[in-house]
Amino acid sequence: MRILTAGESHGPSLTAIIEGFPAGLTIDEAKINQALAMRQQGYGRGNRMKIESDGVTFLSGIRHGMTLGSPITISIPNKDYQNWEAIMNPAAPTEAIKHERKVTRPRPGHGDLVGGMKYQHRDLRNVLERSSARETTLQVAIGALCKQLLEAIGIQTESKVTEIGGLQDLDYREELTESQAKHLQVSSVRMCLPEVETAVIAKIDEAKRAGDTLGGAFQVKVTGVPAGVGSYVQHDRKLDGKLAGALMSLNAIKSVSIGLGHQLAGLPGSQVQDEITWEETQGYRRKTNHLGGIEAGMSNGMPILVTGTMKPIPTLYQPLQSVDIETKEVFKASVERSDTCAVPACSRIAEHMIATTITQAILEQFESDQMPRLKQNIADYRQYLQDF
Ligand SMILES: Cc1cc2nc3c(=O)[nH]c(=O)nc-3n(C[C@H](O)[C@H](O)[C@H](O)COP(=O)(O)O)c2cc1C
Ligand SMILES: C=C(O[C@@H]1CC(C(=O)O)=C[C@@H](OP(=O)(O)O)[C@H]1O)C(=O)O
Repeated sequence: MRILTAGESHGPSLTAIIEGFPAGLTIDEAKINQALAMRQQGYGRGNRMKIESDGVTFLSGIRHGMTLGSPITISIPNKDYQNWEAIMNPAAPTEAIKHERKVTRPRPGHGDLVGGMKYQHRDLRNVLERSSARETTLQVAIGALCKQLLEAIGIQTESKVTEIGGLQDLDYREELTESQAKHLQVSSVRMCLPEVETAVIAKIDEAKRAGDTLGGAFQVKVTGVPAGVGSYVQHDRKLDGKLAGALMSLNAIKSVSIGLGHQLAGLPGSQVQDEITWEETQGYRRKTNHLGGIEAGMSNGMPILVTGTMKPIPTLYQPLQSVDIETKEVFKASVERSDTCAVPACSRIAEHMIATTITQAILEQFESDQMPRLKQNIADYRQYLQDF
């Protein structure tokens, strides 16, 4: 399965093409839109999320709600485009934007300066529009499609925020507000403890008051992946490498780990390796799951546990020093709007990117043109593992 995404943050729309998705899966579009609505949630997000209300339009590859096996095109409009049309209209003559002030002041922690150098852009808007995390909307839409395929073959994904701005050991999952839930006709359940929520909100408010931002960490869990997905025989077939690569490509992610991750550095081997058991009903299992369900680049049948760390949002209301690329004058960057904390959104995006990566690995390994064959092959393989 190959994927391409396109679209500028304040351009007319976002587009993705997914090629190699099996035929014969009935798609629940409402579920995809629900995932998109959840990505927009999370305390600490800025005013952009009040403008957008993301929803997919399928332009190809799906007919009467069923995948055809042909390339799937997803389109998501940027509602904010109407406020940016003068600056972002792809068809407008250059005179129309000539009088707009160019972005010449690169923001620390963003791709503005290096992207400008690399592509020879002296208007850094040409960089920031595409390097923005707006693109992750598409990652969630693609992942939500993949999650429906995974569910059909007995694989589930979930995610939770584990840390925000130094508050550790959280089990924090924000859900839809009641009105959004009503709109989408789903139930609204708050899954975190009220005291955890209060502490998180207080921490984010404190950072916002100080003109600062927060990062954090999250964990993605995948259950039901049969043993043997991925391979040890070639570096680029290792499942842990693929998962880490996918998550590291997500904006603001600065570390990815599997299982106990960094904690493993301080533990003796006797407390780390997961001992092997066998039972007639369950087949092979591990007594523990310190290694997060992956050994030698292959799933081992245990839940796959991937943790990611998000850096604090780089744009600060408390200005940071930078240099104007036209005048070379030192200045302190000013901000119009930005998120204070986007860790809950990031956690959901990560879950969807992991779902996409697992789907790709499954489709590489099993017959994948059509759902009935894929389902049968996975079922046969699960039986084979049971009998091994
Ligand atoms: C969901 C999400 C929302 C984000 N929102 C903002 C934001 O409002 N302001 C900002 O400066 N950076 C934001 N970022 C982070 C930047 O996109 C990112 O740090 C930047 O593109 C540089 O990429 P890097 O951090 O991977 O090096 C966000 C990231 C994510 C995942
Ligand atoms: C648009 C989204 O996030 C944006 C990601 C982002 C960045 O620099 O990454 C900066 C902000 O954009 P804006 O300047 O338009 O407010 C966020 O709102 C989104 O998540 O859909």
